[in-house]
Amino acid sequence: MFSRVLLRSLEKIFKTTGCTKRNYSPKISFNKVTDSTVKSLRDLLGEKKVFTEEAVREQHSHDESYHTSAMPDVVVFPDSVEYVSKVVAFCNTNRIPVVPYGTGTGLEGGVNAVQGGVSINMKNMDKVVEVNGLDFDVTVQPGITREALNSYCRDTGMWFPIDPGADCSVCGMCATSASGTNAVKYGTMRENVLNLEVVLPDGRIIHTSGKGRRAKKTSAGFNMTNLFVGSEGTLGIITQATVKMHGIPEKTVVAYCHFKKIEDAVDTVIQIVSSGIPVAKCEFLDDSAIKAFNAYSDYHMPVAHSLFMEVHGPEASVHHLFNEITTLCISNNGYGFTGAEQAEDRARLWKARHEMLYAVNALVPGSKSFVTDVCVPVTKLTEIIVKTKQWIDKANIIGPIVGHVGDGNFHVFFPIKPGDTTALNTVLDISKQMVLLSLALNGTCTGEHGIGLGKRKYLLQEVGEDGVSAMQQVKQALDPNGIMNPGKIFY
Ligand SMILES: Cc1cc2c(cc1C)N(C[C@H](O)[C@H](O)[C@H](O)COP(=O)(O)OP(=O)(O)OC[C@H]1O[C@@H](n3cnc4c(N)ncnc43)[C@H](O)[C@@H]1O)c1[nH]c(=O)[nH]c(=O)c1N2
Ligand SMILES: CC(C)CC(=O)C(=O)O
Ligand SMILES: [Mn+2]
Repeated sequence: MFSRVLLRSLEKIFKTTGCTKRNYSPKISFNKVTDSTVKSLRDLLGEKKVFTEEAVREQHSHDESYHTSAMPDVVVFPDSVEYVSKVVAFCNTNRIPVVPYGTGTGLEGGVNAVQGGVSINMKNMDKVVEVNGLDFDVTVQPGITREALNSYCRDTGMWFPIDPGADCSVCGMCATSASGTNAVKYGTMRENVLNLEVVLPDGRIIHTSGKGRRAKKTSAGFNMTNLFVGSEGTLGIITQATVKMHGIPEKTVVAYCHFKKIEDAVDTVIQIVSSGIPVAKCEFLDDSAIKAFNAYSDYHMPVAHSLFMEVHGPEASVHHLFNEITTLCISNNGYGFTGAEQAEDRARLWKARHEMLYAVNALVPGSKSFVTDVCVPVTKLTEIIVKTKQWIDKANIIGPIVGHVGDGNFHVFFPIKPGDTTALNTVLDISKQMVLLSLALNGTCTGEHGIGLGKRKYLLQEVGEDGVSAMQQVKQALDPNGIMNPGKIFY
């Protein structure tokens, strides 16, 4: 039920934005990008930073997801926050959509320019601004990739552990609240960002924790940093991030193990996590995923449900943790327990894991995978994974299951050939059932890929009408003209 006050404020928003209670989307009409717009952008940025060529616009029309491409009218490559600010302020005055672009590896259509407009590619802003080794933090420009950051910092003994498989931009990761295989120990972007520089839709430049601040904790006002983490380019452009770094572990060991029954594999994870064993990575691959993994990366593992795990720490504690994990796997009927300490063996295994998208696509030549991304409290994992496997089997469709199960997060990869609407409809139906079950188990419709285009229909169910309307009020307050990445998160 709406409170009277909230209802009044909602009515006010609906009136000023043209939304209805059921459709929160402001009915905004944008201005077209004309030759004169392009000339103004060239006057602001210089000739060589503004592109209207079809090939460039096409490259910025999509990410790695299944969503339909949508080209921006123009793509710009600023090299300073001042330029970003000028472009955004210009677009705001002229009611032109702005779509931030990191490296385009997102999985929910975040960079697709569904209303056209200006795509702002951050790749020319890719410097490390400041390294504070003793404090374990760094400040970077938006376009630096996570691998480039880690190469830069290797000699300092620090690393940035958040590792979505792709080599994406650090501020793209902020924008989607990315995570990946190390989140079970190190957290997601939400726990690892200390400060952000953001260009607001009217061109103002703010620092979410205050300029230059990098304290590990603060109680100073609203958590503006985490308002922008996960905002998917809808509230402003992140032009700098100060992130936490971590010490490179003294010792790292990986282990994998196989199971005949899914329940045994997932129950093992629940026991590992609930007994407080600090695993750094805890990944599940079902039998179908292992088949793709073996074929693509030249492994010869038994085609069985498997856990890939990694532990970090001082030598003695790593061996102790390794023994505890072995015992739990074996007590749950795990077999073929194998450990590896050599850096190249570990790197090969995780590279192959990160390439699962391409491994699954290779199972069906010419296909592109539709991927799902739900996350539940870890104790609910067995129920949802077992059910998901049943739905996939019943539909008689290829759908390898892979997950960051230590966090309760997992994906299904459905390779679909272009134009196969029957398969797409089946997959959409399974994806919907997964989301509904995840929500029923107190989980979320997206653990790490974001709402983008594909999950908009589920946001209302996840956070409720009041929750969405509060988000919409924040959006309205910061971006009253709705120029920032229109059509994303909200309808
Ligand atoms: C093979 C593979 C494997 C994975 C993944 C992808 C691929 C291809 N991902 C997804 C992806 O890597 C992740 O979403 C990244 O955070 C996207 O970063 P990009 O720089 O590519 O952002 P991209 O350019 O795709 O943009 C993503 C969104 O952020 C916005 N944005 C980008 N830069 C911005 C900025 N500076 N300011 C404001 N908004 C900005 C965009 O507008 C868009 O809405 C993933 N993810 C994950 O969490 N866990 C995983 O395990 C994986 N695994
Ligand atoms: C679902 C995938 C395409 C990407 C991902 O998140 C993963 O491999 O963990
Ligand atoms: Mn993932």
